[in-house]
Amino acid sequence: MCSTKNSDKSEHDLSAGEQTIMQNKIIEVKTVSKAYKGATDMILALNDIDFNIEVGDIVGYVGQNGAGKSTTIKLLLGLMLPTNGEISVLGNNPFKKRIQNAKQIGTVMGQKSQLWWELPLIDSFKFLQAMYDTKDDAWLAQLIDLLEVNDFLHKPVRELSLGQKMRGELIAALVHQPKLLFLDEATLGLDVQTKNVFLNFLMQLNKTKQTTIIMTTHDLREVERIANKIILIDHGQLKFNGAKSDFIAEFKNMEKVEIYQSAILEVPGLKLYQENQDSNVYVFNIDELTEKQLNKIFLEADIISNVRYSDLDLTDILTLSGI
Ligand SMILES: Nc1ncnc2c1ncn2[C@@H]1O[C@H](COP(=O)(O)OP(=O)(O)OP(=O)(O)O)[C@@H](O)[C@H]1O
Repeated sequence: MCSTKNSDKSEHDLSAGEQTIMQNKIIEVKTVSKAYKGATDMILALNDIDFNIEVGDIVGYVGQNGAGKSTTIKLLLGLMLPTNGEISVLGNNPFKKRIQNAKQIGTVMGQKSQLWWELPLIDSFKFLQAMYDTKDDAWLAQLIDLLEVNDFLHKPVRELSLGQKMRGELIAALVHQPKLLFLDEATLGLDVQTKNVFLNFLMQLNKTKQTTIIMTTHDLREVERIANKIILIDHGQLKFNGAKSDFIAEFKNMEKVEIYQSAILEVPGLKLYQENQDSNVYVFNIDELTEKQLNKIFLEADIISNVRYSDLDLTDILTLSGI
């Protein structure tokens, strides 16, 4: 991650920011709080949070509505100052070096657009290339190809479907080959096929360019599919910060069983977790209740052919954690 310019300096000669990047930390958040002025009280959107993100991480930044996700992203982009604490992004204070950092950061915000509504999609890409002073047409052609936008490249943005537009937004965020990509609810409302194109592309980008990706989303299956790290925030407080595998490992003794009957089953050790129209889903700890014991109960109740066992996925784990 260090530039060739730095490589002939010893670590001793480097500034604190340059050393951070050399140690592979692309983001450092130390004891950060953010309070907003509400109508009557102060709203503590972030409460004393700490985390680091390393070069090449794909981070799922998850939490309920109002947890503090967008606030964090705005702080990392340098759009506002924290009330307390310190933030370093790409070795810089993001608020002080907003313009400098912007050259190495790409953003896709579900609610905001970087594209010119009236112009053909390609014109936005060309304009952004000029703005970032890059003439890498081969890279642009690669993005256009990988995100499959060739068919509507010359259509005005206002005529594009949501999925087409969002693929355009992703290219717009990447024309300058940023080291860091923020995706804030970028896949909201996309159909399954476009989501797949999007997620496959992000994994490839991360692999080939070591682009660090931070994504906030309500669709935890996306996080499960592509992230290596999870940061979980709840009411402004950090609840989990670590490898996705560790998060899932905490729940490795839990299993779920779906029973296709509307009546609720009362079995000690089985906890009702989800009520559906034609079935109910229960969770259980395999150290306390085995599938064999359960099968015996289901056989006696004559419902053995109506049950389906499976492991918990990330969505289940977060729901069960009360997040
Ligand atoms: N400009 C603001 N002024 C006052 N309060 C704000 C402001 N922006 C956010 N908040 C409050 O701060 C808290 C965190 O909001 P934030 O937008 O960061 O949450 P979020 O996790 O991104 O939520 P969502 O998933 O709904 O987008 C919420 O209570 C919100 O109402």
